[in-house]
Amino acid sequence: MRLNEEIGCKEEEIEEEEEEEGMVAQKYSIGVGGGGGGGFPQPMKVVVVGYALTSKKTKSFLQPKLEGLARNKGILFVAIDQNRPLSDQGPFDIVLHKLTGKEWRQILEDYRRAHPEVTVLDPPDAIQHVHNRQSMLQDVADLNLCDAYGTVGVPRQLVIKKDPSSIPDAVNRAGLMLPLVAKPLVVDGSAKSHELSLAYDQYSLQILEPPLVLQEFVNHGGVLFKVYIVGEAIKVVRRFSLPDVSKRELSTNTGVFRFPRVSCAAASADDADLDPMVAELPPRPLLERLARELRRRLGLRLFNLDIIREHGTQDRFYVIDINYFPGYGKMPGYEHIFTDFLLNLVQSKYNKRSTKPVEEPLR
Ligand SMILES: O=P(O)(O)O[C@@H]1[C@@H](OP(=O)(O)O)[C@H](OP(=O)(O)O)[C@H](O)[C@H](OP(=O)(O)O)[C@H]1OP(=O)(O)O
Ligand SMILES: Nc1ncnc2c1ncn2[C@@H]1O[C@H](COP(=O)(O)OP(=O)(O)O)[C@@H](O)[C@H]1O
Ligand SMILES: [Mg+2]
Ligand SMILES: [Mg+2]
Repeated sequence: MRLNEEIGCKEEEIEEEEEEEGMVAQKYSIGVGGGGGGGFPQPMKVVVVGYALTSKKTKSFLQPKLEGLARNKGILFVAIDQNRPLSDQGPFDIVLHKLTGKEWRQILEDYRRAHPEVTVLDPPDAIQHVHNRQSMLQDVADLNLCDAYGTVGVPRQLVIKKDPSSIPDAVNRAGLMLPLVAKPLVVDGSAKSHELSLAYDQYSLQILEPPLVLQEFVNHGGVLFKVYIVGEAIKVVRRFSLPDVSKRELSTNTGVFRFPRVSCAAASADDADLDPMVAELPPRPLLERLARELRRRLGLRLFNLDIIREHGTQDRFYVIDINYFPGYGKMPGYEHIFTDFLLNLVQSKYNKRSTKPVEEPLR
């Protein structure tokens, strides 16, 4: 007993010293190193994750607690230098990225083709699909999810490509109910692409600049659910959202109210004293099914969903937004979830490779 305690203590000391010298990665890495082993731990390969992120994203995502845990698990994050050819850097096991622009997409596509052994998270064309507020929700609409746990849909919406003077007519023809939320069609990471407007009448929408999505506003008790997805893992948090619009307000108000970056300013509602009907999280089995389907249909592994519950119902949900590689730094326990995810990725790729039948040479 005493001996164990002493050994335990020594090991901790050694670990601390090694961590300072940045050597721990060598020791704990996952089984991709090959060799017989015979039950003994072997020195194995470090998982190298190249990242190409904005400085804002690097700061919010690559926090010391993530880097430290990653190092202990044998994961090394390496910044990608955008001024040098990608193929000259690394070698990487995984490439994590969130940068915009056609040129960057092309670089990534070329790299994926030249390096099929590297997992690029996620494929550029799959990301493009959720950069448009019309196509991002199409898969949710197609899924038409309805089971014993509830229904998941999207609010009715209309796309206005040009001519703002056509809006009142288009809204009437589509039979959209007021109030309407107007959102820029394309999400490109800019502050402008998150500038939303709430319109109480369709005529005032003529002052807005297309291309736009006009979406029916759904009362949801002022709370939304952020559903973070990291591979197979799902984590849900509550956020404050836009308040309900009453019938009275709708009949007395006119015009357009602009909201610069609503969602960014929204505080966590996890510790708030909320009406239980509003606060209750969407049923886990429903979210699991939704996440599984969307992972497959969207071809993404890193994204989140903004989901609202129609106020007054228990089980009618709407997805209003999908974001690629969102602010995981705000997701509780993200460092454990993310590092496990990265290790699993490499391990399953390795397993696949090692179980692949050896091809017989042609005679
Ligand atoms: O910066 P954060 O932590 O607010 O993350 C933003 C996300 O916030 P969330 O995690 O959903 O609360 C945010 O989600 P919302 O669209 O605000 O719901 C976006 O994903 C945003 O990326 P982009 O500006 O659309 O490229 C994300 O911005 P980037 O960090 O990717 O620049
Ligand atoms: N259809 C809607 N009904 C009710 N509230 C909405 C609707 N669409 C957006 N909102 C509110 O506006 C916020 C921002 O909209 P969202 O589509 O998530 O855009 P962003 O990409 O800028 O986060 C949401 O977090 C929610 O508070
Ligand atoms: Mg949002
Ligand atoms: Mg968004």
